[in-house]
Order: sequence, then structure tokens, then C-alpha cells
Amino acid sequence: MADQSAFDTDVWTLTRFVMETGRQAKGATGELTQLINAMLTAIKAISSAVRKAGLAHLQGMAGSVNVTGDDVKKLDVLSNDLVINMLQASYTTCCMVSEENKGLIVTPKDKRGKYVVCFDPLDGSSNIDCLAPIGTIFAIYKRLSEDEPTEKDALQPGNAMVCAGYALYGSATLVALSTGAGLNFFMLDPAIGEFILTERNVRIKQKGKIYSLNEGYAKYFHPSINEYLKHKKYPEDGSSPYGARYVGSMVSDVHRTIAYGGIFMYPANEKSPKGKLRLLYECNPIAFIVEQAGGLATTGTQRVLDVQPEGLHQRVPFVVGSPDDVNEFLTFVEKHQ
Ligand SMILES: O=P(O)(O)OC[C@H]1O[C@](O)(COP(=O)(O)O)[C@@H](O)[C@@H]1O
Ligand SMILES: [Mg+2]
Ligand SMILES: [Mg+2]
Ligand SMILES: [Mg+2]
Repeated sequence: MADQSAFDTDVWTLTRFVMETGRQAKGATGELTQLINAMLTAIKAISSAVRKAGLAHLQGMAGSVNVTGDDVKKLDVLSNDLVINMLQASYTTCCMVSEENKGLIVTPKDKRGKYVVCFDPLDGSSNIDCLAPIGTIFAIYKRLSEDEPTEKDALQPGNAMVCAGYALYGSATLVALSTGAGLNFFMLDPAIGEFILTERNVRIKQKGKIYSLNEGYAKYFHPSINEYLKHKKYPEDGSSPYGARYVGSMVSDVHRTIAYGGIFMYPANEKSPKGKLRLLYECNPIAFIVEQAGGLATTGTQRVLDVQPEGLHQRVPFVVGSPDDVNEFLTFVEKHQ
């Protein structure tokens, strides 16, 4: 990379990075680069809307409830429209799945391409009105046939994913992206409106010092979860207890877990027997990204990326993070089986 201390005249933008890696792949047509570019345009527009939400009267409810029972916010709707419109206009998708749409979103025939995209347009949207960090998550697959797109194209296991990413609208806007050859971070430089490569080949720590979950549901957890949490707070071996952090925006909690190490989880509980997070557009893309950084992602009984999806909005229990932490968690699950 060129000297970062002066003004960089040979800057690595996300588009350049994806184009460069695409060119090394055999038979690449540039369609994925085109798709990612369209997604970045949507992300930049969402970032801008998030930054001025209070001023542009974008805070508050849209007045509806989505298919998984969430109260929909105005910014959920705006972000969803942006992603759908930008992606359809890129001529690279045949269908999409969004948290905010009950059914499969089929691209008009004349605009179709070879990819399927599953996305959460705005993650952590209950945090909008208190200005906590929120995000966008996406997973990209190749379509399965040339026929009319069906749900089958979208119900692919995570291990078939060709690319996943998330945007975090935090103290800065960041995109984490992986096309299956490691994880890279890009920061939005608002002055030039481009995402700049800031961290190449990101690796998660082998073991962290932070656990992250909504512990308010402890009353409804399986005893194995509470036993694990007790072990983190009162370690029997005399080591220091773990710190606790929970924003309640998965992208934010996961990004911290990748940056500092540790474990994030949304386990099943008596009230939500499959947890809350949705497989296609929340768990799978995050599992792909965390694995690409050397971490692990499990439902407690299975690798997340190996789950065969059965429904567009299906939920799974979700545990991700540093390999030693996730493996230690699994020993508590096994003890109770
Ligand atoms: O309030 P809870 O039960 O802890 O749930 C928090 C979780 O819900 C979510 O906000 C769900 O995402 P959406 O905002 O996209 O619906 C996650 O980001 C977060 O991890
Ligand atoms: Mg929601
Ligand atoms: Mg979400
Ligand atoms: Mg959402």
C-alpha cells in the first residue's frame, strides 16, 4: 500500500479490492463486483440517512409489524427500499430475501442476473431512537438454475455462500466483507464517498475476555447456558471473570467480538425456543464472516453454515466468537446432553 502518512494517491477502495480479487478468479465476469458496488451505494445512502435521522424526521415507527413480529421503523422501510432498488437496478440478482418482506422478492425478468441476496436492511433498529450503532447485513449466493426463481434458490445452506458482508453505522461507517478468502475491513471516507481498505486479513483472537448476550432472559435459559455464564462470572480456576457487553444490535456486538475477541450469543429460551436471530439474513452471513476471521459459529448442536434452511424467516440459536470461547461453551452444552 502507498504511504498512509501523506495524502494517499494510490488508495485501495473496496471496489478496487473486489475487482482485483475477482480478476484472479477463473471465469469471473465482473457481475459480483457490480452487485457489491450496488450494495455499497445502498449502504452509503443508508449511512447518510442514519446520520441525519433526527433532522430528516426519520426516527420513529413506520406503523406496521413485519413477518417475524418486529415493529417496523421508518428507517427499516427506507433501508429496505434502497437495497432492493439498488440491487435490482444492478442487473445482477434474480431474487432476494429481506427481513422486511414476507415472501421472496423476484427481480423483474429484464433485470435479472445470476445472484441471490439475503439481507437485513437495518439490524438493531430498536436502537435507532437512542442513537446506538446499527448495521446492514447481507449474504450472496449463486442461483441454482436458469428457471423462474423460487424459494429453493434462497434456501441454500450457508456453506454455499460466495460472499457476505455487513455495514456498521457506528462512530464511523465500516464495511466488513469476505468473498471466502479471508475477512477485510473498509472505512467510509465521507470526503470522497469511498470505502477504503483499513484492515487486511482480519483475525479474531483465539480467546477473548468478554461475553455478550441479553442476560435479562436468564430465567428462561436452559441450565447449560446459566452454568456457562456462572463459570464466566465466578471462574473456578482463580482466573479473572469475563467482562460483559451487550448493545442489542447484533452487528455492533459481533463487530466488537471480532475486534476484541470473546463470545456473542443469542441462545434459545423458553419463550423463543429457536432464539430470535434469523438464519438466512442474520446468522449465516455473520457465521461466514466470523469463520473467515478464524472464529466459530454454532447453534449449540451444529455448525451454523451447515444448517439446511427450511423457511425464509427461520430462526436458529446462535453462538459465535473466538474458537476457544465457543468450544468452551460447547463443553457446557455437552455436559447437559
Ligand atoms: O432485544 P433482544 O431480545 O436482546 O434482541 C436483540 C437482537 O435483535 C436484533 O435487533 C434483531 O435485528 P433487527 O433490528 O434487524 O430486527 C439484533 O440485532 C439483536 O442482536
Ligand atoms: Mg427487525
Ligand atoms: Mg437484525
Ligand atoms: Mg433488521
